[in-house]
Amino acid sequence: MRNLIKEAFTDFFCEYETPRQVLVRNPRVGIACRVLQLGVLAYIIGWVFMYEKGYQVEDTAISSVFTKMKGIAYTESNGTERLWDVADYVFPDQGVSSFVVMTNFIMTIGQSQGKCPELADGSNNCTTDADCKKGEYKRTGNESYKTDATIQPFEDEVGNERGRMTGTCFNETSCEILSWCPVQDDRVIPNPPLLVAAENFTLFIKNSISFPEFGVVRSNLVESVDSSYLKTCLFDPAKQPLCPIFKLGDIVSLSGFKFSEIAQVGGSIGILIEWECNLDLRIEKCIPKYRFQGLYGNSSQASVGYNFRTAKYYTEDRIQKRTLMKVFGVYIEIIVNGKARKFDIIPTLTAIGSGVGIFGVATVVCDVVLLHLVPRKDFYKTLKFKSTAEQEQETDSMEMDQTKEASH
Ligand SMILES: Nc1ncnc2c1ncn2[C@@H]1O[C@H](COP(=O)(O)OP(=O)(O)OP(=O)(O)O)[C@@H](O)[C@H]1O
Repeated sequence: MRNLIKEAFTDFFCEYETPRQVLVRNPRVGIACRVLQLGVLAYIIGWVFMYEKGYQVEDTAISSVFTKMKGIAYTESNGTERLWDVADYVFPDQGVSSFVVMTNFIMTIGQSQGKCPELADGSNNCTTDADCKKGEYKRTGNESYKTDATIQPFEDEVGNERGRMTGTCFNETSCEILSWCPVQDDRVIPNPPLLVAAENFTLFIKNSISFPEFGVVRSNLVESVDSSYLKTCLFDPAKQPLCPIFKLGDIVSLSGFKFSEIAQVGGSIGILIEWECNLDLRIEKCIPKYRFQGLYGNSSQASVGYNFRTAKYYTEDRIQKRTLMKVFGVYIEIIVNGKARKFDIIPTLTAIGSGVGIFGVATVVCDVVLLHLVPRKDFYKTLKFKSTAEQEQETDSMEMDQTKEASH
């Protein structure tokens, strides 16, 4: 028993097994094998390490965006001159990452609560009072819907309805409604757009990103963007790609729209700020790239452009009044996409390990060619494999030879 343990112990520590290699001198198999190995090597170095950066770990950015518009527009309508500044044409005005720059509008001044006829636009026709059912409202003027008695008609606006019918047909033309009067007439959208000067408005974007895993914080006001540069620069994809001040006209044209068209009916544009940072390089090389994308606005769509209504309220002679605006504008959405990569030993070792594993594929393929496809496959098989049956026969014959020698 002791001897057995000693023997096993000695075998374990003093012996080493290694697979026997067969050196095959066959040009066809040799070339096929080297080409395969080179292919695998190219995949590991080119794809896994260089393209996919398999030696780095990745982190996604957390970001914040602030915006500020600047620019002045002048309008003259019905003999009234007016100057528009940023507080008038940006909605909302807090400098957030999605906002609207008004480029055109339909203004209805001095509305107050009262009774007045619906817009005689052909969809609200009536000939008798019976056509105007009291307490109902029209969605588009063609179909009538019952209102819930508990809901105030003005708070429950859907579609084009402007008020609650009083039951009177006004001058045999359109139903009388209880509404904000006079009702807004939005049948004609001003063309050319009223704020055509918006093309020269400028947008300042301040974007901060953070990669928490690497403890890195960056801003789009990179090292080369100082306060004097900010006062004069204007974004240009070729000449000034890092300037964070953009002309609205450039944003529209870079996103593939025509300013005169989008300004009249409105539209939507995405500004993409892309950060692709390799933190193994100098931090100054971690810079943003700006891209512009039209989000919709195809004129073949059923609903063209972008608009919304907003009102400013005031009191005149103790009567609450409002100025209603139907605003057409460029809806800007700023989207940030940030990724950073940095060297890490664990993905490096994993990539090397999997590379070595894939290297074995070349040997498997070459073995298949050598043992099954080449003309002398049987010869190579006898070289590569030593069968047990043969061994037993050989051992038997050796033993017989030894017995013969001993008897002589
Ligand atoms: N939309 C914009 N178009 C052009 N320049 C801008 C715009 N917004 C900001 N700037 C300029 O960028 C710089 C930094 O703006 P920031 O808002 O931080 O400072 P500010 O002094 O509060 O700006 P402001 O000039 O609005 O008072 C300033 O020189 C400012 O004039």
